[in-house]
Amino acid sequence: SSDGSTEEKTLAIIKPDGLLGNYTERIKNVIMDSGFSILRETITQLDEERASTFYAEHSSKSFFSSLIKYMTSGPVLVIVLQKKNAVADWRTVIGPTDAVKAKVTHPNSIRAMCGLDLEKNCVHGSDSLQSAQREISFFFGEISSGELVGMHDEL
Ligand SMILES: Nc1ncnc2c1ncn2[C@@H]1O[C@@H]2COP(=O)(O)O[C@H]2[C@H]1O
Repeated sequence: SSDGSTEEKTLAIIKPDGLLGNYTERIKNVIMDSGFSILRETITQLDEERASTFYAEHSSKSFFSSLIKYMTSGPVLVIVLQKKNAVADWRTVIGPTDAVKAKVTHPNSIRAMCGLDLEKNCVHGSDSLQSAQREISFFFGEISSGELVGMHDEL
């Protein structure tokens, strides 16, 4: 866990509905306005195997097959964010999992802006520092601690 005083990295994903709905620019504006640095980004199309590995912790849930179908329905934009307290702060910025509830309780959150429902919630955020490290290596391998390469892969 974090006391908010050290630099952290976290993984953001703009999910297929977010990318297709042209929310990328608006989401990046929120990222910048909230004080995050973008360390890496890449667009990728997940296949069933990679999506299932990424979401392995949900494999026994009733919504798993639907989640995998959703996350493989189109390309996703995967972003490594850095700032102090990045993991918790990014989850605050994106809002609650259920975008329908987010529109009521967190109207300024990203999921309120572009999410549709409990499943199609537009964006991902790592739920802990440990998850962030696993998820970042899943997409990018190891990133050296001092690295800040900017937006070279931008759409
Ligand atoms: N009860 C649910 N029904 C359908 N999809 C869900 C449910 N709970 C979580 N999800 C989806 O599973 C995803 C797990 O990662 P996220 O929290 O980023 O976003 C979640 C939703 O997209």
